[in-house]
Amino acid sequence: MATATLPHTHPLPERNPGTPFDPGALEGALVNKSAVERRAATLPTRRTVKKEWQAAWLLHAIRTIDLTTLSGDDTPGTVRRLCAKARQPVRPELLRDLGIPHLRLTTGAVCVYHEMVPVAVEALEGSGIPVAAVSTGFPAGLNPHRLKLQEIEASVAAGASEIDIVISRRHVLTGNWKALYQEVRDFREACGPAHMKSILAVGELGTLKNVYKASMVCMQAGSDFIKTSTGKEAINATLQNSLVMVRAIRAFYEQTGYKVGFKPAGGIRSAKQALDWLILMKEELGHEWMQPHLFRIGASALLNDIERQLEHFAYGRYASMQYQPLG
Ligand SMILES: O=C[C@H](O)COP(=O)(O)O
Repeated sequence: MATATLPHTHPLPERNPGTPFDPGALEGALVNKSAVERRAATLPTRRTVKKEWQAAWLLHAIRTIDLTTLSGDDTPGTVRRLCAKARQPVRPELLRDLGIPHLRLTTGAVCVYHEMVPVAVEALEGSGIPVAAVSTGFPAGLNPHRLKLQEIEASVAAGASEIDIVISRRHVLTGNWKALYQEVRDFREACGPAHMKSILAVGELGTLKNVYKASMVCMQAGSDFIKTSTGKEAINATLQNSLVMVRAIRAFYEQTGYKVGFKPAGGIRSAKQALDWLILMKEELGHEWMQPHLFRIGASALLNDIERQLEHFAYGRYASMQYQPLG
């Protein structure tokens, strides 16, 4: 049985510095809703992930999770427990029974509100797991701009190395793309060395065309990642809105040579969904975009189901199948 680790074979790409505001890049935005719907509907039926590879894909999915708690009743205790889970997302006995006792596995990051950043930083010390802070008046993004910048700076000073900002939806809904660019540009400057994930809150943007344009503007303004949702909107990550965003990522890469990451978030709770999004990334953007430096799943409850599915591989109906590393 294979005992190899899941390799990280790609050198980290240069960080997206952003570009000047280019409204011309938005004009050609052709989003054919029914074509998007058709394509998204085919993804869950794909046979790309053969049964014998599924355990490897699920273990890989764990590496891409931004393990999240964003609740009003978060306490240092719940955050410490979450961080312990991020350090050891799968029980050692289960890894042993999968035949990979020495696999070094952690989640991609831990994602919390600002007040919990110091607790998470301390709990994750020495693990190499980054702390991501949601910021800029998450989730509605309606705080004064000046306070949003201060909030980012405070989270970076407290040790967050990733900042998940929310955009002002009104700039999208009123077609004020220049204002959106300037807002996100300011956020990027406030982030400094911390990587910035721009949350579009796609469920509140009205149309898929707006989703595409907002994605482009956020990338022009220097986003390291674009992220679908806060998890608090009525509609969060779907394969349709994700498809539009990853196509924008591809177009931005073709135009500028910069690789921007993608983070679906909100309502992703099953191992099957995690596989659907990994397939989306592989088919639309290729292997590198499945790696944690370019792909994260924001989720509070996904890990439990992945662990349950891994148990099937160790003890249940798939137990005879061999684990193979996802290279
Ligand atoms: O950014 C992450 C989301 O808030 C997580 O949403 P979820 O609780 O539906 O998994």
